[in-house]
Amino acid sequence: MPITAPEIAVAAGVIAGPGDQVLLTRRLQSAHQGGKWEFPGGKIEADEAPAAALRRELNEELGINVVTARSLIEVAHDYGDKRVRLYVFVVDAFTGQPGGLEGQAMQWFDAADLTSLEFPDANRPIVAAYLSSLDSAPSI
Ligand SMILES: Nc1nc2c([nH]c(=O)n2[C@H]2C[C@H](O)[C@@H](COP(=O)(O)OP(=O)(O)OP(=O)(O)O)O2)c(=O)[nH]1
Ligand SMILES: [Mg+2]
Repeated sequence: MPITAPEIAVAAGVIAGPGDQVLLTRRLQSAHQGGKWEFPGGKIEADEAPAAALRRELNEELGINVVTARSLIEVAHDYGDKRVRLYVFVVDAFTGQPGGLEGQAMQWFDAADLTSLEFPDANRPIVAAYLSSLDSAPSI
């Protein structure tokens, strides 16, 4: 019988700034999917709601406090060595000055650049969902 690895639940945020910009961090080289860009976030703890995990992770990794977030998409992906389920939110407002508190690189990108950056494979539907949400609700 094939052995299936347990699914890891993850919360991640598409952090939206002015002018359709998005804040990304680069996964540490030593991490799973190391060296790739990511939407900041991390593993959901036992008995923790996805939105609560998002708030905690963005505070731990970037030092920001989420003010408003909306659910964008839920993505399940099997990397072979790991199975993940990403609960992805758009963070429209936050307080604090973001910084890479865990030594990770951090950069604001134009939303239009998202299609050409190197992300983990699970992120393809996330990028598509975010870009189409911009089309349907243009920022003012
Ligand atoms: N944060 C984040 N994780 C992603 C993305 N895409 C993707 O496949 N993942 C995967 C990579 C990892 O296997 C998992 C997230 O784990 P993580 O390393 O961020 O977890 P964490 O912050 O809690 O870190 P740690 O305590 O394990 O060091 O989800 C993404 O855009 N953002
Ligand atoms: Mg993380």
